[in-house]
Amino acid sequence: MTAPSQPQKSTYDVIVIGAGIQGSFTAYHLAQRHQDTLLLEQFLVPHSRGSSHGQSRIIRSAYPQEFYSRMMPECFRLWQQLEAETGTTLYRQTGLVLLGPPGEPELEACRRNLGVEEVLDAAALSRRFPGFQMQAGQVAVLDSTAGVLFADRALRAVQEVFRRHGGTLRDGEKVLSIQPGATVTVTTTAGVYKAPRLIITAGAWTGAFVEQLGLRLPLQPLRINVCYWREKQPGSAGLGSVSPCFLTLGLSQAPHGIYGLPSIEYPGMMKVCYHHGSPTDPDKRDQAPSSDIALLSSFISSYLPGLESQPAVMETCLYTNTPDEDFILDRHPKFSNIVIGAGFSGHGFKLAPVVGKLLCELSLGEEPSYNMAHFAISRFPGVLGAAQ
Ligand SMILES: Cc1cc2nc3c(=O)[nH]c(=O)nc-3n(C[C@H](O)[C@H](O)[C@H](O)COP(=O)(O)OP(=O)(O)OC[C@H]3O[C@@H](n4cnc5c(N)ncnc54)[C@H](O)[C@@H]3O)c2cc1C
Ligand SMILES: O=C(O)[C@@H]1CCCCN1
Repeated sequence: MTAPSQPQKSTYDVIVIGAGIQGSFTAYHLAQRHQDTLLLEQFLVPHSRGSSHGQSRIIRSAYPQEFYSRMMPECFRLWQQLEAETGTTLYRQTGLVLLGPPGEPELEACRRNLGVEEVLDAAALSRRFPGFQMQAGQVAVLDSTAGVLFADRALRAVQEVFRRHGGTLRDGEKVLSIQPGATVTVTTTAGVYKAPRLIITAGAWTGAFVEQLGLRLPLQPLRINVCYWREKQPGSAGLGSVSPCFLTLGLSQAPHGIYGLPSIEYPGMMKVCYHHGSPTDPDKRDQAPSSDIALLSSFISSYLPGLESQPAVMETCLYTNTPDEDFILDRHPKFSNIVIGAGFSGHGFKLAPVVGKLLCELSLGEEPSYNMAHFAISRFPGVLGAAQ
């Protein structure tokens, strides 16, 4: 049955472009603060074409950079609040093992920021994580606060609360152009909208998208192979659904780090991936060469010998990397009512509750709750090079 047609509303307090976890959390904070908010998404939701899909993401307090570690207590609190608001479980505490050579600078910095004294040797680690074989000359540090966020479920929950607070999510509606000004005009495949404030959280599409606003941001989309590895003998590898996550730091054979999560998506399979991928165009991702399976296979054979040495299932996901792998959270240098959140460099999911809060504060012209120097566009020279 077709509902009687109503004239489509076209004016809002704020428009947010991109309904991944960052745009959705930004819209959530705006709606909770009584801003009439329109969240626009090019694909029908839910979808698996950006960076926020799939069932699992690591959440951890351990960061080498203190400015991320400082945000984590508030992130944990806000994730818990979202669980309470929606009556869903979004987090499973498993702990995270950080692994590397003794004295490795990032490992040491994580240990300092965690306030953990103890490093685990091979014997201590195998009691905690029986399926994992640390190699000679390595140590491990345990972040016991860490665990897994149920990603798809989390995205749905944020969008549900956004709508409950009166927010509008229009999906299947791609933004084609932006006309800056005191009132910003946004033209999509289905309509024209106006608002005094705009926030762009377009994931891997952001770099190309903001060129129309005279900005050339150093954002590199990467195609990531998400690999699932099957146990050789069911139940034998000590890799149940509550075994810890892990992340390597400073291993010469895997300079960007290898990470793993317990069996969640596929029973009897562990997710183990390389924290890097092939440069790609998000609309042509399957043309990018598939890399790093050999590197992962060799790692699995040594460190996780209970797993088969070829992935049983492979999916894809996108990173959007900045040169320093820190986020971009800032106002457009020329149009201060346009805010950009991008470059989450493969580690933004856990931080989305605070990222959303910061983008909301920037957009409303408030003093941000955290020091924003690390996220400023001005750290990259020459970004105002394009048109305009
Ligand atoms: C394999 C993998 C593993 C990861 N592991 C972790 C982890 O363990 N822990 C962690 O914290 N983080 C992790 N991350 C990173 C995290 O998932 C991302 O940082 C986060 O999902 C980025 O969200 P986003 O909203 O910026 O991007 P997206 O989810 O891609 O959202 C952007 C949205 O904008 C939409 N869009 C783009 N252009 C337009 C347009 N013109 N009009 C309308 N809509 C548009 C897109 O369709 C998309 O839905 C991982 C990422 C990947 C890929
Ligand atoms: O953000 C994280 O915690 C993980 C670390 C490993 C790579 C993927 N992202």
